[in-house]
Amino acid sequence: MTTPAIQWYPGHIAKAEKALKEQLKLVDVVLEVRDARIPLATQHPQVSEWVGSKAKVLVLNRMDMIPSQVRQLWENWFESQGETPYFTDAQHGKGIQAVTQAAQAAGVEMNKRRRDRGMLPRPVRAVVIGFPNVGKSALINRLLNKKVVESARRPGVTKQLRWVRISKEIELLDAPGVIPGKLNDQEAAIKLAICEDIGEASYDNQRVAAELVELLNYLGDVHGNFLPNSPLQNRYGLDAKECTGEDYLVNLAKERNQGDVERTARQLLNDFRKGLMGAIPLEFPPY
Ligand SMILES: Nc1nc2c(ncn2[C@@H]2O[C@H](COP(=O)(O)OP(=O)(O)OP(=O)(O)O)[C@@H](O)[C@H]2O)c(=O)[nH]1
Repeated sequence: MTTPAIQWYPGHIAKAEKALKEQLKLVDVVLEVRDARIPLATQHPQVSEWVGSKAKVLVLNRMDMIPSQVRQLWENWFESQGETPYFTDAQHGKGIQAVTQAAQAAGVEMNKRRRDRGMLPRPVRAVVIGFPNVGKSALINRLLNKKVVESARRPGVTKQLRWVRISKEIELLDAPGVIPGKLNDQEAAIKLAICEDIGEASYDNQRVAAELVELLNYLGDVHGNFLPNSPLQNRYGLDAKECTGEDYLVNLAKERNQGDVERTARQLLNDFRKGLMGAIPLEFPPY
């Protein structure tokens, strides 16, 4: 049997899950952040169970990294599933106000229920949750309109707990809840690794980069009208068509890095993650 491309550390998963559940106990509304390039792979199957009957605001961040037509496809699809996605670019502060308003609306509902039970109104308490590195801290900073929460390219940088006021109506836990990785879905795990939304897991750059090449070929064939034309050819001057991901890496390594495939794999992944190949969604709504 071949080893899976992504391996998670079970200890870290148990710890992250426990911390997340503790945070969820404290709040009325959950802002669930996903990566707009992979809205399905950044959905954890147990989150709806953990969130329970609390209000949820679904945020698809990194909207700048997908074309606007694809955003529209997702909007339609989520609406058809009875959910409203809020698209944000937390790096540049786009789409933030709509998220605040949605959280505020959840607070209105909560206070109505409190009044019905003879209780005084209070600010709605919220937490931002999501997979590592999807942009939770960047979103919190934008919601607060200042830079107090550390935001970094490295996954797993956010630690302790504090409440902060976003407005008269909303209090936010300033430490985002990190959703632990999934154990059993390698296809989703590879997309998480490609987008670096993965945290405490180990993976092999060469395998992940090879998968990215094959995924780009596949997406070009099936959804070519939504993607930049031949992104690999454009970036590296080397065509990836008719070639396995591994062969492509080997050929590219020969041309650019004296045959160093590992270095080439890392460069390719970094270029994709920085958006240097263009706005490329890795998932499309299921039909
Ligand atoms: N292009 C783009 N980059 C973003 C966006 N939001 C966040 N980033 C970048 O993504 C990286 C990760 O963002 P963070 O806010 O640290 O992510 P996080 O989810 O808090 O990460 P952890 O603390 O590791 O769980 C940073 O380099 C951000 O600048 C966005 O909307 N668009």
